[in-house]
Amino acid sequence: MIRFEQVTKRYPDGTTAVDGLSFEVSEGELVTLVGPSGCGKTTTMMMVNRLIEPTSGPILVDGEDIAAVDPVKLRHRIGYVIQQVGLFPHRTVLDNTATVPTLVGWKKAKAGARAAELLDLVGLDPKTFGSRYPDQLSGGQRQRVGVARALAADPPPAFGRGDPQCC
Ligand SMILES: Nc1ncnc2c1ncn2[C@@H]1O[C@H](COP(=O)(O)OP(=O)(O)OP(=O)(O)O)[C@@H](O)[C@H]1O
Repeated sequence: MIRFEQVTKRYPDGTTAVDGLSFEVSEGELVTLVGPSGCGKTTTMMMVNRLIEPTSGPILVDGEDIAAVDPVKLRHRIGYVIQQVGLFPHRTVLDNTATVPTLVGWKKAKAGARAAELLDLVGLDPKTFGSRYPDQLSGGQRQRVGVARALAADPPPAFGRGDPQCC
């Protein structure tokens, strides 16, 4: 049995990913966690085997508060499949998106402006997300950065070769 009691997770930058979540899953029960991108599903799952620690609220597995259980022993009992992505982990979201245009010779400012446009297009406000690193995003948000980066590889004619302000 897995039980969340008013569990909250706040990341160091102040983002509240999970806010007072309570639920219970019985042994043998099959449960799907559904919700929009960035609503806290992965954070919730990662807290179950202590890959992420909650800010408050106990999580019980078979009646035992997992805060008191050795993480390695806990992970022998609970499996977790990680979402994979191909972003550069040491570069910000904006830099990840601007990488391709920069590589083909765009001026940094122009590449950054285009990257910001594309982030906006995929629903990630560049002011909020541009300076974050991939490990500060949800899986779906990382996928969207991947889409923005892919779009950046094929600049529209207005920004392409022949544009005097381009390179
Ligand atoms: N390390 C972090 N620092 C700051 N904010 C973070 C961090 N990790 C995740 N977040 C934010 O916490 C929120 C919840 O993220 P989470 O990964 O749990 O969402 P999700 O529901 O799994 O999303 P998706 O369906 O897109 O994978 C998002 O707004 C995300 O940007």
